[in-house]
Amino acid sequence: MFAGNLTLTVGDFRMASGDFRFDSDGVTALFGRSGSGKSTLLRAMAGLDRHTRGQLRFHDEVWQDGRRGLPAERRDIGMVFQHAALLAHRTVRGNLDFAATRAPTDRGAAIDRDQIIERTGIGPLLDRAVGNLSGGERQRIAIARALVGKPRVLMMDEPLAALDWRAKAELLDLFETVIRDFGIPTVMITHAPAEVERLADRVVFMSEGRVERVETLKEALGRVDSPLFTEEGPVASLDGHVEHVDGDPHRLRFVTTPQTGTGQPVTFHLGADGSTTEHGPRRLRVRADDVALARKRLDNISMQNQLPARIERIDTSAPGRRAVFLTLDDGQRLVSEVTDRAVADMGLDAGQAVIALVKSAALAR
Ligand SMILES: Nc1ncnc2c1ncn2[C@@H]1O[C@H](COP(=O)(O)OP(=O)(O)OP(=O)(O)O)[C@@H](O)[C@H]1O
Repeated sequence: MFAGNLTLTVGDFRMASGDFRFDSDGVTALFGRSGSGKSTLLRAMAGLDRHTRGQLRFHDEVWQDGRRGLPAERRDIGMVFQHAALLAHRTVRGNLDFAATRAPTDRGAAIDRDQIIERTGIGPLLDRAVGNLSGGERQRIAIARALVGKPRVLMMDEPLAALDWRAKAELLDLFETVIRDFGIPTVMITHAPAEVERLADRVVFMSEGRVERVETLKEALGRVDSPLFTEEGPVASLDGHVEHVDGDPHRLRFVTTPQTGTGQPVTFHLGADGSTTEHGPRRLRVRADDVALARKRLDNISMQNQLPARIERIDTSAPGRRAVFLTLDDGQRLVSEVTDRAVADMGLDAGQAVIALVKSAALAR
């Protein structure tokens, strides 16, 4: 649990968070426009700026009380920034060694170093000099280095922002598994809704230097005016796991994890063209644009996924457009965006049973 109320002035900018409180387990995304104060809040929480004032507690520990801040090194935070500042005169291994010497001996996550190297995929890089590594490789090392330091919390400031799309997709997959498997509470700044939807358990929305609201991901994806929807429109995120169909490496299916006591898993057929090829727990994001609706099952159409659903509610998402929030059998939510006209022509209404039609390729994005 993080709870506090912090202020920090840098240049002309004043961050005054107001009271905030959020669970620290899993992944917390700090989300907001450029200049809304996300980095300033993170620096204040990490104890990286001595001008920080106010209150901050991490569980029962006081990290900030007025002018007095617990020194950053006693907070046991693993920091990852947009550009990894690696020690240039050392190899990758040397960078990890250095981080290990600074790890607290009595606290923090006891993660096996070999396991960190294996999970971050940096084994082949260990003897390389850090000078000529790619951006993606550098970020893998930055994560590994942060973990070797036995952090109690990981704090990441736009760790994917500087990468090309392929490295971004790979690292997003890596974060998803590494953060979950090692179970380290993570606070991550991003302004990419897709990263929030794939990784976050909750979202701290920042605006004009203050914490505007804190929502679970489910709440943040459940309102049509969500700031997460400004770029691509409404999106749903579904928890489940990926399997190959009968061992066929080119055909995948995603089986959801029921979120309610009575729910039944829901199976999606995945296109084989996406980045998602590994088995295991996954979160998929499904854009409302990629979900069509029918009142009953259809034959002879190319869309592979026809999922029984119930209409939870229908909201206006944009002029002439409606977001239809759906509940699947597993209790999780999907959202479809359709025109006003479609709602009227099909007679759609809350409580109705419908079939959600989802393109297979759509699931891999
Ligand atoms: N050291 C500094 N000196 C002067 N102004 C600063 C300093 N650091 C940040 N600022 C200003 O404070 C404001 C908030 O910056 P901050 O980096 O916290 O925002 P952000 O939400 O993280 O933005 P972005 O997404 O662009 O990184 C910005 O207007 C920025 O220019």
